[in-house]
Amino acid sequence: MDDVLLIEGAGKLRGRLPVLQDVTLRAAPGQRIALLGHNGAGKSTLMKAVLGLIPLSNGRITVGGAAPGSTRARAMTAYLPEAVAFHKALTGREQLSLFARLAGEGTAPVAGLLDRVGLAQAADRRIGTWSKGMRQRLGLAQVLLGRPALALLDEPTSGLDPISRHELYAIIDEMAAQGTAVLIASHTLTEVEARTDRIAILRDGRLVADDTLENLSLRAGLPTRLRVRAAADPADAAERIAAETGGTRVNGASVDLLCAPEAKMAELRRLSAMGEAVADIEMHPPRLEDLYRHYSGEKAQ
Ligand SMILES: Nc1ncnc2c1ncn2[C@@H]1O[C@H](COP(=O)(O)OP(=O)(O)OP(=O)(O)O)[C@@H](O)[C@H]1O
Repeated sequence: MDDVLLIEGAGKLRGRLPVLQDVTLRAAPGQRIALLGHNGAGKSTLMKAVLGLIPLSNGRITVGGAAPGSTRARAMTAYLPEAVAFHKALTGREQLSLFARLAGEGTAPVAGLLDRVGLAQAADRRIGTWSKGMRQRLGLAQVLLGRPALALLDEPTSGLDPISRHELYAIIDEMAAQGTAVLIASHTLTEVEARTDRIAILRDGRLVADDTLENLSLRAGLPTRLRVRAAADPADAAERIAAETGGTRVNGASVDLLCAPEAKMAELRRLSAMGEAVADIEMHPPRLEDLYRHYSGEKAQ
């Protein structure tokens, strides 16, 4: 299928400082892509370039084949900024109705959208009285207006409680299922780990990773941690396991082992050959946080 978003060799200079360098990234309909990177890595700059708010110094971006900022591209793109600002004096319903009319949608979908983002009860109160999370939800309702082909979400869950975060990702999943390509800039790795199809990592303006979590994991070759719980009997079981495997004793009765992906099965066979001295084995594959550190070059805390 044709890509909704095509970024090719994008570069941006701020004065003499390159804040984006040779960034190439594609998004197909229905794909959810996490855009990760340290503060100042260039995530917002890239989003602004896709919106046509800032020009690139090099390279090219198209949205559905159209230039960023063009009427066609704007009609296809929705944006949720990190800090959403609305008219405080308007009610939620009035504000969303205004956006709907501006988008040429008419106000028919407004009530349904307010309900969808959990704002039906608050809809007729002034936005000035709303919490940050409620304003964030209204921002999401605005994104849903007009079923965009591309949605750019900048830190969409900042300020949301855990239940609201979960609901927000459920809405993102629905959007993607209906064919919207979604680019999510985030610092919350545990969330995007489970809820996106691809992970793109920017480091100092360069794209240092862009793949599925599985492929990034394979390529990084980071170790899986095996936590081996020793049986209570014999009393020296943990000691024997540690001696046999070269692992580290933890919590008295357990042993931690780090093994490379290619050594994992051999290690499991060796442990099972130790018979009843081994009571249980937990496997902890590398998480996005480990991969993020690997690719972004950041040190462990
Ligand atoms: N208006 C501006 N004028 C000059 N430099 C800017 C401007 N906006 C951003 N920059 C610089 O561009 C670089 C990238 O910033 P950007 O906001 O894109 O990073 P980010 O990855 O979104 O960071 P964060 O996670 O903190 O939001 C930074 O070095 C920043 O200082």
